[in-house]
Amino acid sequence: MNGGLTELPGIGEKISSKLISHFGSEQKALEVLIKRDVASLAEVPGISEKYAISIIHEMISSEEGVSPDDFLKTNEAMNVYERLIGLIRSYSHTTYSRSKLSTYFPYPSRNSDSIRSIQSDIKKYIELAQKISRSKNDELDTCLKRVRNLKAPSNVTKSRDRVIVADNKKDFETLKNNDIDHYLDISHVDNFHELIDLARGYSQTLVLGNKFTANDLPEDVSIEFVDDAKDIWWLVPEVTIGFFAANKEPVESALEVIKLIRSRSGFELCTYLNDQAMAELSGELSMITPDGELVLGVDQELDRLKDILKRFNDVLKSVLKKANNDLSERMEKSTVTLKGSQLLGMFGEKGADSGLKNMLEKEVNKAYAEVIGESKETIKKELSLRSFEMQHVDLMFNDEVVYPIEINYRGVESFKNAINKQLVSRSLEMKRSSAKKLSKYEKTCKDVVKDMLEFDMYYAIGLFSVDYELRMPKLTKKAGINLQNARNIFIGGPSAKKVEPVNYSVGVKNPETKAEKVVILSGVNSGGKTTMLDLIAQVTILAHMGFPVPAESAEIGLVDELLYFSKSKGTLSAGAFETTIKDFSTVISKNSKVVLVDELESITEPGASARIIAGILETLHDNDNCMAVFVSHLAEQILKNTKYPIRIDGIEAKGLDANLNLIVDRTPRYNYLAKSTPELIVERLTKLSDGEKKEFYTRLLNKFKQNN
Ligand SMILES: Nc1ncnc2c1ncn2[C@@H]1O[C@H](COP(=O)(O)OP(=O)(O)OP(=O)(O)O)[C@@H](O)[C@H]1O
Repeated sequence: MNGGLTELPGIGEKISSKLISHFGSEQKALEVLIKRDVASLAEVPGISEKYAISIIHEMISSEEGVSPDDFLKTNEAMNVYERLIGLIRSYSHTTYSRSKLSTYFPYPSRNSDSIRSIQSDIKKYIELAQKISRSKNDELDTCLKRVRNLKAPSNVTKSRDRVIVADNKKDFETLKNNDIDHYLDISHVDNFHELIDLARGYSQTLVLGNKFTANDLPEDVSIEFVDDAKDIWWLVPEVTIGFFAANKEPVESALEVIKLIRSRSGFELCTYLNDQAMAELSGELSMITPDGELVLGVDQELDRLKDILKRFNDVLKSVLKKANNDLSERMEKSTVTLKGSQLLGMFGEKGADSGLKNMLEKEVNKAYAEVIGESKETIKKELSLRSFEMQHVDLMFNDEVVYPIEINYRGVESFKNAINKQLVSRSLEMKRSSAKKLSKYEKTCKDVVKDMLEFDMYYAIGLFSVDYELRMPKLTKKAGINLQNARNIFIGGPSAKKVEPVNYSVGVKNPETKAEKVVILSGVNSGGKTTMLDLIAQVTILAHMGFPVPAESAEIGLVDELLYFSKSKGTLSAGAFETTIKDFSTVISKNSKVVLVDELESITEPGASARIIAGILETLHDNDNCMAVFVSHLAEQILKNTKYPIRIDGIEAKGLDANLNLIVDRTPRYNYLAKSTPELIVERLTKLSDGEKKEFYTRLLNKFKQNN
């Protein structure tokens, strides 16, 4: 696919601009389409899942020249396909898989290569699903459910502590184009004073370029110069970490799935990621929080600095309270003993006040200094401060005695700033180290998630296949089927032991038949004729999708079309009858086909129906590569209207049980016209009655026998 979006089928200007604005670029939108990622497409506002599926179908149609209705020629055929896909989709754990499964549909025989290639893709997943033991609420299911397409971080918290300044326009533009301003302030400065003014507003300033490196820096700013090109993880590690933080859950879950699958089955999954790399990536991911911060415990120094800022106000408050109490307690307890000379000194030349005041001041100062000293020690201990950090603590307390003790808030501010500066620089250092390790896994993570989503799709097919005991059919070139121990998927649910397995063969030679390809299936009411048609439709559709089928063994001839006509409800009006006959005209095409028709007779009166059915059967018989099963109660009348060797098979009731329920053998008997239910009921009434009644029932029963 070389062209742009609008060159794709079904994508006009309007949809194209919607896709570009949603995915961020035309290239990204194209990637979604190439991946056939219906789920992502359906997230675009205004595009429903159904519409997304049809867009992908159109793409497949232009690439491979096929679309679902090439094969599924009637509503009923489409209906069976949709029910099957619905069932398979229910085994998905992810929206991606659920939606993408709808891009699989049956291919006509000319695409037999695609069918066979899908078969071989699927086989190993069926084996895997068979091998893997799963319990209810399995960890594997839980993890798979958490894998989803990776997203750009949405609610990034912009750091107000750091700024990146470019000393030239080019670098500034590069920063802007990389959306660095989502994470940090960015700026462009022309002169040194401007830079210093700006730097004073931040804990850390990074300057791109060497225009100002020769200038002397004032002490109150922290500036780092970078004069050569640096990777994004170094400049703004938040960008790299942000991506992993936003996608922590899907990536960690994908890794967990790989681990579980590898340990339970040895299945080769994401072979480009070995156990060691996986452990390193898991380890690095476990060190970041979903908001892009480093978790506690990664670095003791970082934790210490964070803890100081978190607990400082409370510690200071309690220290101050204690200091005031201590000071007042000490003063309460203190007694001043004056010597006589001191007492007399009060009356000396220097005056009374100064001597006593000096002495008292000395006493109070001593107590104050002790209390403040203890307070500082407590702060140091409580917050694990380093000695050099104590210079700021010293500034928080006045040297002059004031009671109650007062805090110097400028000292507090300078303490907090100093700690914050250390925190910013330490955190940057640690984030760079984490971002460096993570950045080398960015592509791997994208691949792992993409592959796990794809895995979920194949795995869903595998699980479906195991639950319904499906097997890969043998594909042949001529229309026809041969089913052994086949079970209709729509009755009884997964592994339904209630469903009686059936054998049936049309168009394929076996000891009992001559490979007749056009047959009438007769049988008792509720014998299972419709169920048989549904089963043939299921098997035909699944086989043409390259999927396994519900039969212990199956041989299926690839054809171009499936035409399935379900039973019409009652006699049709003249108009509806005309439409139905027109619908049937599709059988005349020379394409190879499977045609399934359920009780067409109810569209009009029996005589006319038998003639019409006979005509249709003859047309189908004339097509060399066509197989047809017509369910009908009018087998005899139909045969009277044609000379063609149409085979009649029958689903036979072996009898009635005590409650008048049919005992049915669900496998059709070849070349056998099955008795109808009314006959069986009359037979039973005959057996159970006597006298005049028995005579009456016998007369009715004989009427059936005469017709035979
Ligand atoms: N192989 C089977 N195993 C178990 N149940 C079956 C099987 N085949 C059919 N049934 C059940 O028998 C019932 C009747 O089946 P179905 O409708 O296919 O009969 P029918 O011959 O088409 O009847 P009618 O002539 O009235 O249309 C359904 O409930 C179906 O689920």
